[in-house]
Amino acid sequence: MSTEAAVAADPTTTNWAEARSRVYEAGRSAAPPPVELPVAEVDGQTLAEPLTNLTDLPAFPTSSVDGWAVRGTGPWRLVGRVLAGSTPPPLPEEGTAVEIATGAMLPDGATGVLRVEESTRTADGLVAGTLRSAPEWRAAGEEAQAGEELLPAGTPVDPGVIGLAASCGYDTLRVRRAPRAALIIFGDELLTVGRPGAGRVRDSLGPAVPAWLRRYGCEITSADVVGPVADTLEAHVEALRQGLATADLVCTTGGTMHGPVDHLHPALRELGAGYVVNTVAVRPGFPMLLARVTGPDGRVRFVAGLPGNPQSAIVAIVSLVAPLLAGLRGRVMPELPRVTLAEPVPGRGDHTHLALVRVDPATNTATPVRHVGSAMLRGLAGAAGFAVIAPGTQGEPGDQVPVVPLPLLPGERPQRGV
Ligand SMILES: Nc1nc2c(c(=O)[nH]1)N[C@H]1C(S)=C(S)[C@@H](COP(=O)(O)OP(=O)(O)OC[C@H]3O[C@@H](n4cnc5c(N)ncnc54)[C@H](O)[C@@H]3O)O[C@H]1N2
Ligand code: MOO
Repeated sequence: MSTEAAVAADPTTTNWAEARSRVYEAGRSAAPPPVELPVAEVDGQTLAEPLTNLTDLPAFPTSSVDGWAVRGTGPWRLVGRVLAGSTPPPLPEEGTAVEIATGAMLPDGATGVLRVEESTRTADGLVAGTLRSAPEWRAAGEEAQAGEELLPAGTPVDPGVIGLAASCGYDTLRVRRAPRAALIIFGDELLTVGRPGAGRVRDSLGPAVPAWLRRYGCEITSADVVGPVADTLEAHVEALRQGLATADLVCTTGGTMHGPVDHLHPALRELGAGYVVNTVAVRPGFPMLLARVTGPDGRVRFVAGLPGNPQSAIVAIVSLVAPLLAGLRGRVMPELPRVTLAEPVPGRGDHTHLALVRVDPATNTATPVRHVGSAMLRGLAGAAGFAVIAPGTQGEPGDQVPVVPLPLLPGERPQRGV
């Protein structure tokens, strides 16, 4: 890796809101180029360009019922049948009709469609009945006109978007692909199996962080998770170098402080990394950082240093990693919904306090949860997100405050009333 900028010796702590927007901009300016993928393979990616309608939709006038396409007034003489999937000949003259299926193209000259169940046949085989006043066919371009922009660039692709793109006739879409992530666990004291005890704690971040990263749209497999890495500078540098070789984002856990075996900062210096943010005025999670490394190919990669205390690591994910990924994926900065506090939440002086809360969806009220020490995960496992208590303030019942939601899926964490 080439040296981009010297790692500052004296970290300058960044305000939490400023840190979010700075990492988002860093991600946006380093967003990898779009790729073109088959339309069935883009779920979860992001549109790199607007979804523009390729033809009128529907592309031709289409019967919306099974029945008879008729010309003029009845009764009508049958001259054929039109099934979906073909181009019919025109209806030749007044008083003629063709049998037509739902979805079939309306023949030129048709002035109406009569539902089969609202028709009768006369003794001499003519079709009779009364047309409804509302048309029983869909006009070409009724849903969208050719060239119309249906969705803007930056739209997250979900199954609804995939279906719409396919119906427009797209075979492939240009998307911003999911960033590739890697995770490096620092800390010799960590156990990766079995029960904690005798001075050793279980590594809770190795299993949990990749799952959170996937929720934010990263690609990360078990092979991308490395550690615990030995507490030496050489081992740290080597692990980071390997991660950066393939990943757009390498997350590390632990070692963000300056203790005797905290090697993250010296390792970043050795790799020629430049800080985007180095410590954030937020509690918990203060020592979090984001650094940028430019590879020999000119491509920018990021290192997110998540503090070792497990809840603090998740605070760093929601504070730095989530906005960075939104930028890298060409999406808008995630907006923070607002909730009403049901109980007081203390401030943390000149730091932003991210306070774990559960949220009652019926009333949109947030209640702080218990067991929220930075080394604990019990509170987090029952919370919907973090209420944001601004520096120099404290939360009072009734206050409206922003909340940083955890990326939970529908049905997860059913929120009990407060
Ligand atoms: N002198 C000071 N010491 C500390 C300060 C400070 O301001 N001055 N800040 C504290 C804060 S805040 C945090 S957060 C931690 C951050 O420390 P590190 O990022 O250097 O993390 P470690 O020291 O490696 O570990 C801290 C703690 O977390 C446990 N840990 C680490 N990794 C994992 C994991 N994967 N799974 C579960 N638990 C993990 C580790 O055993 C330690 O108990 O520094 C404070 N110190
Ligand atoms: O902020 Mo530390 O992250 O208090 O545990």
